[in-house]
Parts: sequence; C-alpha cells; structure tokens
Amino acid sequence: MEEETYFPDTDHLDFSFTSTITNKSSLSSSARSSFSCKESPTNAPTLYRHIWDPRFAEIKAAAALSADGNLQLSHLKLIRHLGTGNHGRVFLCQLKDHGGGAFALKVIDRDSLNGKKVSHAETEGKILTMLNHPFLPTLYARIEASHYTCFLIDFCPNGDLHSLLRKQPGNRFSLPAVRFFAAEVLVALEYLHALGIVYRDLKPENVLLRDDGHIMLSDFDLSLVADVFPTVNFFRRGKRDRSVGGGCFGSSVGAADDEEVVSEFVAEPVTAFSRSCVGTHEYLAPEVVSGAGHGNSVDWWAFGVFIHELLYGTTPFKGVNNDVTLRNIVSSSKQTTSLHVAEAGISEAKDLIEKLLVKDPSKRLGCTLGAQDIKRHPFFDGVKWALIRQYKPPEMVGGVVAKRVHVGRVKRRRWFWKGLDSLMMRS
Ligand SMILES: Nc1ncnc2c1ncn2[C@@H]1O[C@H](COP(=O)(O)OP(=O)(O)OP(=O)(O)O)[C@@H](O)[C@H]1O
Repeated sequence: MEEETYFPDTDHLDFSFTSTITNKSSLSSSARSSFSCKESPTNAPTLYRHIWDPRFAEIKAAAALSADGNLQLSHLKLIRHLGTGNHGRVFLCQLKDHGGGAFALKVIDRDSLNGKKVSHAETEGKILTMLNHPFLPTLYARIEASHYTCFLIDFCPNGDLHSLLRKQPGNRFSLPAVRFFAAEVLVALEYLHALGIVYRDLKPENVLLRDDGHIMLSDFDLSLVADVFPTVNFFRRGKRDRSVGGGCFGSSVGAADDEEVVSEFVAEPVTAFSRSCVGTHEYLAPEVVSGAGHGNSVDWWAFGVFIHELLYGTTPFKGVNNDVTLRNIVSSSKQTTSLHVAEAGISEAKDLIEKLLVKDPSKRLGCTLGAQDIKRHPFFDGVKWALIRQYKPPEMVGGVVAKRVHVGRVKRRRWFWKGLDSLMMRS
C-alpha cells in the first residue's frame, strides 16, 4: 500500500477521532428509491446491549423516572427533522434531562402503513434488535406510543455517501477513499450475513456517516432474515497471502513450500431464498430481475455496483429509464465501463468489480466462501481487517470537518405531526 492511502501501517495509525459537524444539506431523502413487491414476516423483541456505552446509562436513568421503567417519548426532546423515508420520519433528538448526546429517532406512524409496509417496519425492528457492530446502528430503545413505533438509534451527522459523492470533483471518490468505504461496508455485510441477514438494499444513500467519519449502514426494511449454518472450509493459498486470510476465524492446517492449506470459518445465509422483487433498480442482481429466486448473492452483486459507483460516479447498468436498466442487468453481454480512471490500483478495482458482477450467482465472488473471499482480493491488499475501526477516514470535499456536533445549538424546527408533539409533552 502507498503511504498516502487510508490504510497506513499500524505504527502510523491515527487513533484519534475526527470530530465532525453536520452537513445539513445532505440529509434529504434519496432520489433513487427502493421498491418491493413482497415482504418478510417477523416479530420485534427488544433487547439492549452495549452496557459499557454511557448513553445506555443515560437512557436507564431517564427510564427509571417513568412508572413502568421504560423510556417514553416524553423523555426526549426533538431537535429537528432529518429526513422522510417510505415508512416514517427521522428526527434528531436528545434526552431531556440527561446529558447532551445526540440520537436519531425513527418514527413510524403505523396507522399510515398498509399490510406490506407494516411487515417491512417489523422486519426493521427485528433486525435492529439483533445488531451490535460499529458499522451498524445500535438500537438504544424501541418506544411504542399510541399508533407510533419509534426506534432510537445512533445519529449520523455527516449525511450519506450518495450526497458526499455528488460533491466530489467528477462525482467520484479517489481510489483510496473507495477502498476505505468499500472495506467498511464489506465488514458490515459480513456481520449481517453471519447473523443470517441478507441486506438487499445496498446503495450509497443507505451508507450514513457517523460523526467520526466511519460508516453506518442504515435501512433494514427490505432485508431478509434466514438461517445460517456456519461451516469450516479448506482452501489453498500462496504463503504471501498469509496476513490477509482468515484473521481470528482462520488457521493454517498444512503447508507446502509456497502454498498452504487454510481452514476458514464461513457463515453465509446460504439457505436464504426469496422471489420478492426488492431493492433499487440500478442495484438489482440479475437473479432478482429475472425472478429466479435469490439469496445472499444479491448483496455481493450490489457490492460490485456500489464500488463501481464510488469509483466512476455512476452505476454500471444505468439506462435511460428503469426498464432499460433492468434489461441491461439481465442481458448476456458483458458490461464494461467506458469511463477512464488512471490511478494506482485501478486494475485491481476493475478486476474485483468484474468478479462481483458475474451474472451467475454460483460463480460470483463471495457467494460460496463469503466475505473472506472478497477480503483476499488484491484490491484490499494491505488492509488490516482487525484494525479497520482505527483507520483514519478520508478527507474530502464536503466531508467531515473538525468540529463535534452540538445538538443544543441546532435551530429547533416545528414538526408536523401534532399527535407526536403531544406525546412528547406528556410526563
Ligand atoms: N441515524 C440517522 N442519522 C442521521 N440521519 C438519518 C438517520 N437515519 C435516517 N436519516 C435520514 O433520514 C432519511 C430517512 O431515513 P429512512 O431510513 O426513514 O428512510 P430512507 O433511507 O429514505 O429509506 P426507506 O424509505 O427505504 O425506508 C434518510 O434519507 C437520512 O437522510
């Protein structure tokens, strides 16, 4: 790796956090909306983890004041509206009397949802309770109040990757920045798959940026929850790859002169199966478009489209309208981009994209051996996966700036749901 990349040697790692402030203009709903034709059934238990997280202590202190010991809407102060999605609105908020920490409150008005959307909202609630990962939202509380279901999660003050991409020269990120974001998304997808969750809606709009510039994947309403049957696989690798392989899940079990056999833990939701037509047109995998049925493979396809978009500023199959886009995705002709990027590492990036955008899911990188197979690709050479949380996020136009968000100074806005308003006032 070159010295200026965002994956420096351990000795030069910047362990300090980049404090940042909101990029307000980017907190709008996306132009490329997701769609779905079918949904997954689910329930939604509530559980809390991260007991070491001081925000849980603040929430516990606030909740202790209520009769039932649960956090109520009245414990929260809404600061401003952050955005509106298909299922509800998201607000910036903080606890009224305990500390100044910022949260995002996703408010779903159940009365306004039809059957399919109710199920999507339940799926999202179920998945949020399962997550415990730095690149995924933490569910601090689920609040049921009247016909509202509310999820209290981490606030991401730096907008989303799509908005940030549009601010860059040429609407594209530098290759080291692409590697940084792709690596973090890969780790998040690996974790989701290990839990049996097929994400199904990867796109830059759903990759939010935390205050420290690291990512948070959001929006799980289209996800599919399936069983995982972890396996241990054996494969041969060249000895030069030794530092890249299985990390804490892999170990070497045999060796030749220049090759060794390595065992590797693979946890992919390989039994996940759905015929639902869900996702965002430009990101749909061919098996989704053709209705042949799909599983975990769709996320690895979308990962290829995602890297392409970050690198070239456009998705590879985009047509003049959605129908043409879908035709391009399933057409047998090989898609190549005519866009030219001359940067060190571009041939590795192109190779990775090609291996992810293989139309046959059984031959697509990642579909059999999971994320580890993708981590081993030369595009990610030099990435120290175990230290990924410590890498310094890239500095770029319109990106994070060195100032921590202070919710107390954000101008308070009127919001529109009078019912919600009155619930917030009740003690
Ligand atoms: N945790 C968060 N921190 C900051 N802003 C957020 C957060 N979650 C959501 N937002 C903002 O609120 C908007 C609405 O988010 P939401 O998840 O409800 O819908 P969406 O991303 O548009 O997708 P969908 O409609 O498919 O659910 C997003 O576009 C984003 O800008």
